[in-house]
Amino acid sequence: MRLDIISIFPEYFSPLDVSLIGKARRRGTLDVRIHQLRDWAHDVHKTVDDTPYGGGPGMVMKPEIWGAAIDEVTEGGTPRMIVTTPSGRPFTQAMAQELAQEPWLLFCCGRYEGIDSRVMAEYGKRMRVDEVSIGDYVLAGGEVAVLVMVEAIGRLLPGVLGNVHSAVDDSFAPGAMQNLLEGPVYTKPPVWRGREVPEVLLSGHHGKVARWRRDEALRRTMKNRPDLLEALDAATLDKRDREL
Ligand SMILES: Nc1cc(-c2ccc3ccn(Cc4ccccc4)c3c2)n[nH]1
Repeated sequence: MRLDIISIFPEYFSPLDVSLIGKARRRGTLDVRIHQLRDWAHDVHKTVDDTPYGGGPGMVMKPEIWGAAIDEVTEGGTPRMIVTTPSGRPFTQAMAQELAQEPWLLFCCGRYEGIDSRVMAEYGKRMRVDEVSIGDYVLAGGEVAVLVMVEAIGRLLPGVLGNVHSAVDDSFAPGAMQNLLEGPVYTKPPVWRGREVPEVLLSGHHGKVARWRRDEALRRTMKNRPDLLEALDAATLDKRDREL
């Protein structure tokens, strides 16, 4: 997979040199290219923003600069374009799974009050353009949202996660635990500051362990995300019980 990221703060993406994503880049699984938007601004101040038409606070990112950058970065191809924004479609595990199938993604990181809307309209003519939100809170720009998306997508790519089961068993991945939150996890020592590991986990009885984990996931989901359970009806829960 090729990932292009355009931003006025390319240094935000140095975390993509470490851990799983960094290894995938060095292995060639991921081809990540970071671009400084100001390289396409040719005035002496490298201006990328201007005042909003219609008035209002803040500044808006100029369409010409974005147009020059996107034209050059996408020369000869048509990636899927993602623009992060507070007013976008919610980013979900399902969207991460879908995006992980794409051969080429272009992430555009806005700043200020956002990117002139004509940019998304212009490129929507020749490529798929998605405006995506990573949650109902307001960031100062798109970079952190892109980091979140790249990590969620990157870990789904073949060979990126050491233990392939890690992604398959995700809370939001299809299967018996879908739409349930992760339950508690434990490792050695068996007793830590007088606190023991739940006995069932030491039993070696895989069926009992699976059921215990499902029950704990249900308990945590009921406590922290009852909304996820509305999507699960009794029939589905019974069916999953039989799968355990
Ligand atoms: N989930 C999510 C995404 C963002 C986000 C993404 C890109 C940008 C570019 C500029 N801003 C600042 C901004 C503040 C208010 C209104 C509009 C834009 C951004 C915020 N915030 N929260």
